[in-house]
Amino acid sequence: MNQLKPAFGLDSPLVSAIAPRSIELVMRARGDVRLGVPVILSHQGKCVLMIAAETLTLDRFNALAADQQPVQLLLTRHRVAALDVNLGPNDSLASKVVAISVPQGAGLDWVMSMADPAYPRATGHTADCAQPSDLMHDAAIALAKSAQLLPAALTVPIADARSFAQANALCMIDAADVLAELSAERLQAPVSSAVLPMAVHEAGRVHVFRPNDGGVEHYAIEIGNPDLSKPVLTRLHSACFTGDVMGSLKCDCGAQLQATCATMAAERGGLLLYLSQEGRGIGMANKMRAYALQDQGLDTVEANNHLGFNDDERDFRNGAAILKQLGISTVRLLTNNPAKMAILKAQGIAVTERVPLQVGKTAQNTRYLATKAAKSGHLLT
Ligand SMILES: Nc1nc2c(ncn2[C@@H]2O[C@H](COP(=O)(O)OP(=O)(O)OP(=O)(O)O)[C@@H](O)[C@H]2O)c(=O)[nH]1
Ligand SMILES: [Zn+2]
Repeated sequence: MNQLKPAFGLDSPLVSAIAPRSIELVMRARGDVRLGVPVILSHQGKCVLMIAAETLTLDRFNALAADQQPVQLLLTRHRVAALDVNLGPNDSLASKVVAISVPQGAGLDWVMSMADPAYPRATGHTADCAQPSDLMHDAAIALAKSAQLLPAALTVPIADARSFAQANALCMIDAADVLAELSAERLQAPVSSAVLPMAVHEAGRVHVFRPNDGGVEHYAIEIGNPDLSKPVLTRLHSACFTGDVMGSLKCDCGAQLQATCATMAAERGGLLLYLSQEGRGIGMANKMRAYALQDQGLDTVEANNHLGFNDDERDFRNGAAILKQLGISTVRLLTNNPAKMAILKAQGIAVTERVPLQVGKTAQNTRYLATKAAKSGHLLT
């Protein structure tokens, strides 16, 4: 007769293996932030409830504002500079994240006008810097960015945080863990691989890599038959839906992608890493926000900053990790961007040569290419 085994209990030795690890907890919190579900951040005994600004609903905003606790709006220094507001004596110019007291009587429209340049500026309220920024503020903004939302969030202090989290099924997470995990190098697990004959070359193979943050997969595409015993002609190409797929004339990405494939085919082989870092890492929605600002006269760097982002939010360590997974340690890199070479080298990949990729100039991207050269260090030859 079959003996029924007891169900898992808290004393089971398997529990520690089953419980989510630090990275998994952070990514679960990121999922909630993206959905607009509040998350509780803790640090050294203090706790705040945080919601990304762009996900705020009126009922959640009203609930926060009705509470007697001070509500703070977190913005990046870049966004504050774009708003051109004086935040008073508490503003420590050194902090990258700024905590602003939400003025009494200010509504959701005020919050959104501070967070998102697409909203008309709400007048009638003076914004003051609340206090020097702390780790929880940095973690809140890092989560919002990682969720590919605008880097702006509301926080409110919370007491009995653990009971509150349990009663409301909220994620509660240490701010230091958030910052450590979001800045750590991601593992890239090889998932699947298959032959892909292409127009440029009949010999080809796609390898799919999955980052250990539950994020979007990256692709490594062998074009032709690259000889791995020699420096491999390689490109780290960041996804550009508008350029790569739609043939946008606003950037050079589509032409660079095609030229890459053609050059690799002509040289009998190369490796194209197609990295899921749309919009220099800010995501498609934010890239279109940046394009809308460019329509108003800002350049590509100013537009990113105006939204609160850095010029470039990409992490090229993922490219180096994939190369290592494929056993590639020496490359000839197709790029005009010296930052890509520097990061590969820092990650232990030897770059024997930079192969320039000067293609795709159009009447519409003259300013974009000039800005990349002037402000982002891109080479013109
Ligand atoms: N935020 C933002 N992203 C843009 C804009 N135009 C293009 N992009 C993104 O910029 C990235 C360009 O990627 P790459 O061509 O690989 O990189 P690069 O830094 O130009 O370097 P090389 O092409 O190697 O010289 C892609 O992720 C595009 O989606 C823009 O105006 N704003
Ligand atoms: Zn592009």
